[in-house]
Amino acid sequence: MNTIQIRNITKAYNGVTALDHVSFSFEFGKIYGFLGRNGAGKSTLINIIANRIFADSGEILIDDLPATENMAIHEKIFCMSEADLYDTGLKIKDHFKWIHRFYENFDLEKALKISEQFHLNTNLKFKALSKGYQSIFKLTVALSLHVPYIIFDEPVLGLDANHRELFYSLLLKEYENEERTFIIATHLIEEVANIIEEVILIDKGKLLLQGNVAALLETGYCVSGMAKDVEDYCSDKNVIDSDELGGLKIAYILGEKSAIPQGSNLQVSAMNLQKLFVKLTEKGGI
Ligand SMILES: Nc1ncnc2c1ncn2[C@@H]1O[C@H](COP(=O)(O)OP(=O)(O)OP(=O)(O)O)[C@@H](O)[C@H]1O
Repeated sequence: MNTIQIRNITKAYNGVTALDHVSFSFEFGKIYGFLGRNGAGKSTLINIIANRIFADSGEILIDDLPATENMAIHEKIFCMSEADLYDTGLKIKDHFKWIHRFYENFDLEKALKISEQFHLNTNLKFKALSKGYQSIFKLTVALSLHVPYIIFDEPVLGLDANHRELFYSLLLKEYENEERTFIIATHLIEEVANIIEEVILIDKGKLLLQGNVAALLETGYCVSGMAKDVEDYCSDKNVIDSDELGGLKIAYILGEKSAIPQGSNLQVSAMNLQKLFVKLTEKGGI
């Protein structure tokens, strides 16, 4: 089976449980949002998948083979993480050359093209790059690798809005051109909502939810308009949250859409993924 299977993984640091019997799969050929609040356990799990740290118990299978101490398996997976694993004194163009030498699946031409698109100066040393450009360098490497599983841990850390947009569009282009699995661990839920197909949500070291984004969005909807009209409409609804500005209000409602009263100016729109997850992590379930 072409999957990353996470089986009953548990990990504690000095008695503090970071992952508690977590089991689920990342299937091949999908874009995943790997979501969870600060300290939920995302990076810990990514580091276990990438063989950087070991689980206390449980196992990871990549395409049915155990991931630990199996170098061949790790040619199938690349993990762009926050951890700075690069020689900071080396120029970016030399980093690319080294990576090209070690990973036969690294597309040097593509890396140089993506660098140009981001205006990344490849003559600079890693340490001379701003925080945003260090992220850009790392995501350029990830986007230029032809491996089946690519994991991004906070890929847009420090990137401005234009560069974040560019990253998302490049990722979608890569995905269209070549079937792969992209896993994006991020806090910017609304930004990735239109990109991801599947969601894995972990909370306090446990799997809280796994599901298809379209199906999740179908679990509710938003209604907006004049505050009084929205409140009247919502009187018998399961409202998980609302925002108000001036006399206008938007309510986030769980459940099937019911008809909007005739003649009202209420607007109906799709459920907001972020609101849904905030509620989920507050309550531990819908
Ligand atoms: N090296 C470490 N030593 C001790 N505790 C750690 C270590 N790394 C992580 N933890 C703890 O494990 C838990 C999970 O942390 P982790 O970094 O995996 O979460 P995360 O979901 O990636 O968080 P964030 O979104 O804030 O990056 C937290 O309680 C964290 O404090």
